[in-house]
Amino acid sequence: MIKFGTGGWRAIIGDGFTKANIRLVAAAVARRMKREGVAEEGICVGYDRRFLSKEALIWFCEVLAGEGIKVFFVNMSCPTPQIMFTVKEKKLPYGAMVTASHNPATWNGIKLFTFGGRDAAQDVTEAIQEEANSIAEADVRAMDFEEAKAEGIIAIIDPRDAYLDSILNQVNTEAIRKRRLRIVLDPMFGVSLTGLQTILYTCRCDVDVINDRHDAFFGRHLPAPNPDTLVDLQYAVKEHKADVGIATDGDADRLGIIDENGRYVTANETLALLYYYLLEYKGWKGAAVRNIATTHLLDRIAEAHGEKCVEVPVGFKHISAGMEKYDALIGGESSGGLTVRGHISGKDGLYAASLLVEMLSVSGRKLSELVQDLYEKYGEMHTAEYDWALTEESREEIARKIMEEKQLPVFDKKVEKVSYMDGCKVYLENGWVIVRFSGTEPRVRIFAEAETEEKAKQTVKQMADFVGLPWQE
Ligand SMILES: O=P(O)(O)OC[C@H]1O[C@H](O)[C@H](O)[C@@H](O)[C@@H]1O
Repeated sequence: MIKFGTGGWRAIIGDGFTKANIRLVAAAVARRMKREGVAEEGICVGYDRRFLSKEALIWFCEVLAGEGIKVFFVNMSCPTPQIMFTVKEKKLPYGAMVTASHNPATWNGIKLFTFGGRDAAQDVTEAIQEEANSIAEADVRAMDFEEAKAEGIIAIIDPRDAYLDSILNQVNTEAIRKRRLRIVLDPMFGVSLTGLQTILYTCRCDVDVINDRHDAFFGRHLPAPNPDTLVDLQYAVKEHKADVGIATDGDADRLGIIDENGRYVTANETLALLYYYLLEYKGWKGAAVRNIATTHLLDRIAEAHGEKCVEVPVGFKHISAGMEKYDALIGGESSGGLTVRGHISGKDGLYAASLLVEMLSVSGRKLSELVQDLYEKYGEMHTAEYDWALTEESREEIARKIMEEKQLPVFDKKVEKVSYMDGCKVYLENGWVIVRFSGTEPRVRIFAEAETEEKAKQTVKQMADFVGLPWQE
C-alpha cells in the first residue's frame, strides 16, 4: 500500500519502498500528466545521497519514459530546493525528488512538486496515491534508461549554477563580504555541501566543514537538525571560535543553527529573527504564515508591525498555499523549514542559511544578542517539543480520547480555545499545547509554548501523562 503523508511518500526500504511501488507511483504520475496533456512539457527529477536514491530515480524515470513523458534528469545528488527551483524556472508542470528528507537511514521516498515548484497539494497526492494503488504491476510500461536517453526522452540537465546564482542575487553579498564571518557548516552527510560552500566562499566567509562525507547511515544519527543531532556542530563552533554553525537536513530543505556560544538556536527563534530582520532592517512588508505547531512570537512581531500572522496545518504545502493567498512575506515551520516571498514557494535550507548570514552581517550583531533583542522587545516565549513512537493501538487510544471524546486535562492557565485542524491544539493564556500524529513517521508529537522553557516542558508532560505516554527527559 502506497501512502503519501505530510511531505511526499515515505516508506522503509525493502518494505514499502520497493522497485514495484516506485514504478506504480511513476505510472500514476505519468498517467496524470498524459490526461492533463503535459507529457511533452515534462518533469524535472533529482535524488539525494540516501541508499538506493539514484537507482530508485532511474526506475522511476524508466516508467515515465515508457509512458512517453519528457524527463529532465539532474545527474548529481542535489538539494530538494534545487529541483523546486528548476520546476519554477523552467515553468514545468511537475517535479520529483527521491528522498526521505529527515527520516531514519532505513527510509526512502519521493516528494512531488507541481507548477511553480510547489509541494504537491493534498488533493494531488491523494489522487496519485489512489491511482498508484489501483494499477496492476503487469500494466506498468517501462523503457530502458540508456535507450530513453539516446532517444532524447530523458535529458540530463545541470541546473546548479542557476539555482545558486539565484540565491546569491537575492542576498546582500557585499555586506557579507565585508563582515568576514567564520562559519562551521554541517551538511549532516546530506546534499547541501557543495552549494552552501560555494555560496559562503563566494561571500568570502571562512568555512570549516564537518560531517561532509557520503554516508548513507548519516553518521548513525537522524539527518534532522535538532539539539541531539547537532552536538558535533556545537563543539566545532566553540573549538573554531566561529560566529555561527549552520546545519541542513538530509535533503537540505531545513536549517539548524548554533550560535557563537555553542547554543542551539531553535527553528522558531530563527524564523522569528528572520521575519523581524526583513521587516525592520530591510523595510519589507507582509504577513507571516506559520504552521499550527510553530511559535506565536511571529504573531507578536506581525502585530507590532501592523501585519497578520496566518496559522495553517503542518506541512509546507499549506505554508506555500497560505503565502500565496495572503501574499505573505515569510512562511515557516518549527521543524526548520522556511521561505521568503520572491524565492521558491518551498522551504530551502541554503537560501535560509544565506539570509541568516546576511542578517548577521548587516546587523553587525552577534547571533545570541539578536535573539536576546527579540525577547526583550516581544517578551520571552519558549517551546518544548517531544515525540513518541506509536503502535496502532496506542494511536487509536490517543485519537479516541482527544479527537473523538474531546477530553482535555485541567490546565492551570485559562483555556482560550481548542482547535482540531491538525491534531488537538489548546490555546492557553500566554501559550499553547498541541498533540498531533506525525504525517511523516509513525510517531505522536506533543509541543508546547510558554513564557519559560520549564513551563513549556511541564505543559508537555501534563499532556503526555493525560494521554498515557511515558515521560522521559
Ligand atoms: O510532524 P510531521 O507531520 O512529521 O511533519 C514534520 C515536517 O515533515 C516534513 O519535513 C514536511 O515537509 C514538513 O512540512 C513538516 O513540518
